[in-house]
Amino acid sequence: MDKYEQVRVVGRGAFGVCWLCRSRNSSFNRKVIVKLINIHGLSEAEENSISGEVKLLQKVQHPLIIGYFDSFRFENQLAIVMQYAEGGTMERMIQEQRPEKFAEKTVLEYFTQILIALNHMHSKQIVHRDLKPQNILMNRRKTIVKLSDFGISKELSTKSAASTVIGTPNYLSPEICEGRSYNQKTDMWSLGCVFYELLELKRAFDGENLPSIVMKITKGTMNTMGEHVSPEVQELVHRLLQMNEKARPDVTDLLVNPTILPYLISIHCDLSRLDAPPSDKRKPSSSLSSRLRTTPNTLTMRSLALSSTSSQTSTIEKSSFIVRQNDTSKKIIPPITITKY
Ligand SMILES: Nc1ncnc2c1ncn2[C@@H]1O[C@H](COP(=O)(O)OP(=O)(O)OP(=O)(O)O)[C@@H](O)[C@H]1O
Repeated sequence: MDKYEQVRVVGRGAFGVCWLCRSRNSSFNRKVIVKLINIHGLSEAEENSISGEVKLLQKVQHPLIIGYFDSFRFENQLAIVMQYAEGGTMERMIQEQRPEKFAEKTVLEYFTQILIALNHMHSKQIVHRDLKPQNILMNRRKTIVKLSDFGISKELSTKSAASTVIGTPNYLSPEICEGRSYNQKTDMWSLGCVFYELLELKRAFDGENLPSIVMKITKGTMNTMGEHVSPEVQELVHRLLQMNEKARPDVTDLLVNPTILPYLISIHCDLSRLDAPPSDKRKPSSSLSSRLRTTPNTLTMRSLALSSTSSQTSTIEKSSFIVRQNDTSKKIIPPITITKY
């Protein structure tokens, strides 16, 4: 822990406490989050398994996924060092937005960003297993999402001393409630719950206590959606929240959906600028800057260049569907490729 100066506690979860720290080694005293997890009672094999998850995440570099830098033992605790998301959680952003709903296009921009991040991980056969607004972090301006906790919280929930602590059940899928195994389609259910919550600012499945919430999930009794949500978007939510996981779309099905595709292309264009030569990076295109001027709440990826901490790739992985952008403005933007995996 000598490498980090502890500044303040930013939050507590079921398994530990998150400290905002300054890295003493970096020339900029870079701010990072150090999550300290009590590993009391864990066998060496279990501890190695959790460290293994973190090592796997250290290899993932994506602008929409929290970067993991290091992990080590510190006084009976496992310390996980990760990127600091200054905007806090999506859960808090939703609370602060109430009672005025987000514009549908704002929700679709957030939703598509989450899809792109999930696509990156699912294409590497990594499932999140605990997708919920608390695990979706935001940049300072709340324009960019950063998914965190891939695999880690579930790894902990089965192995750590805190395994009796039950996290929020509202995003659990029917198959998990029924004790069946987890797969990528289970993330899609949780994604449907997050989508609903962004649109309605309340949870899709709610109740007074754990059994009543589980009952609603297993019966598929979700809260209704208001008329402010367009029929196309309502249909997408219903497709994600299908009881039969096989009938749910996967990430690649959604990325080529006509409602989502324009958002995918726009976000991809913004991501592409990260790979542009330095002189171009400093000069946002007029369309982007005018969007920023006229609609301050419009989400763009422009500030990625400022917020990303490492060289990031903008490739939206792989393909059997290949979507090419017909761009007449002579900008060189790599084709978006999406794999059906
Ligand atoms: N990378 C980060 N950047 C900024 N704040 C963070 C970061 N990671 C966690 N936090 C803050 O710390 C809080 C606790 O995070 P933690 O991951 O320990 O638990 P959780 O995800 O809220 O719940 P659970 O323990 O069920 O996974 C979060 O709610 C968030 O406010």
